[in-house]
Amino acid sequence: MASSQYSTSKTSEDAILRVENLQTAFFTDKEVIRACDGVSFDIKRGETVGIVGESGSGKSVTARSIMGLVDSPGRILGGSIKFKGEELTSKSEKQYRQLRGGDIAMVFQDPLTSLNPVYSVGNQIKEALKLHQNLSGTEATKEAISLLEAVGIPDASRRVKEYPHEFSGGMRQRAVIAMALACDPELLICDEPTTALDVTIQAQILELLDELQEERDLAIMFITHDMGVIAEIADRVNVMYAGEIVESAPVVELFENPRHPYTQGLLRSIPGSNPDATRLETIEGDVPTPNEPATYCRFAPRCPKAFAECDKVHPVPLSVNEDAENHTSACLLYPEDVSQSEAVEMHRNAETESEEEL
Ligand SMILES: Nc1ncnc2c1ncn2[C@@H]1O[C@H](COP(=O)(O)OP(=O)(O)OP(=O)(O)O)[C@@H](O)[C@H]1O
Ligand code: NI
Repeated sequence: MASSQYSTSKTSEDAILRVENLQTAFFTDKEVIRACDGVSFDIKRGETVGIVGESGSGKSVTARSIMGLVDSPGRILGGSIKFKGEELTSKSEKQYRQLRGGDIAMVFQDPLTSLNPVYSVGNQIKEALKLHQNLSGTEATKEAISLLEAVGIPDASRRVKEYPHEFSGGMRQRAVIAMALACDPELLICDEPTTALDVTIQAQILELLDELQEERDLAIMFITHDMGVIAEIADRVNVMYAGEIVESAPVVELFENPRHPYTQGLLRSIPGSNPDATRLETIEGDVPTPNEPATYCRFAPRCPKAFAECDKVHPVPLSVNEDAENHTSACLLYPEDVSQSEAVEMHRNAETESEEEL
């Protein structure tokens, strides 16, 4: 069967980051946790790629794998991470340090993890400017002030001398973004940067990221469990479940026509998405911890559409139909334009082919 027209080996030339079949696992005393289990996606210059999924689905581990920040007992078992064509997984810690906070910068949920309480905000930005742009003295001070202004911190020339505890939560996160920009990165990885902030401040930070992206042609990877935030910020969305990307599509397409039953469930659980519902609809059950390579669909136990084969065949990301260039779903119901048994066969074959490659 010609399954190639549905296959998903993406070949976009302009990808700044390309993650292929990433496998990251934690070897604890009790069990092996396959936190990232065959994750593949691209990010292009100037593009915001959202990664969404429930707690424990592997979003942060994906980000930390890219940043070279997977600590023991974790390890990257396989796959490839290429940044501007260069393989990252084989880099030494020293090379990684150069990259982090240089070409790739990261913003975390809690700004205090990135800010040192004993140094003024300005000094921390200046340190980054010295390391990555070779600026010092009054030149660096001027640039630090202009970065604080760029991220919308009022009265920047005064605040540059203040300490992190003198900033509000929203202002702190802006300062962290200014610090990230001091490295003049090409890729910014944001892991739930607005989760701890109230809704108004959150909206302002999202807007700020949008502006900065436009000005600097930044590629952004944005992690959140909030579908509303994804709708605001992402150009393209990858939905993660139990260590795998189960659906990937441009944002409008994902919201208008979600195909994977998990994505459909996530969208139904947005407050206000279903005005007739008297209570918040959520998907029942929890994300399972992936301990073994999947030989079946990990979502099947919670899936309202599961059928017998879902327990026997591992679905891989395939185009949802022949015309869908940019929309994949790892679900045996797809491609939707072939018979169900053909679709199951395509997933079975794709899985065997990828095993042969290994
Ligand atoms: N240091 C670690 N040691 C052991 N297991 C870990 C470690 N870090 C992450 N994990 C496991 O890896 C899996 C994925 O975790 P991850 O933090 O990527 O989830 P997430 O999608 O970012 O969730 P959240 O929305 O809660 O941040 C989880 O089962 C988690 O328990
Ligand atoms: Ni996380």
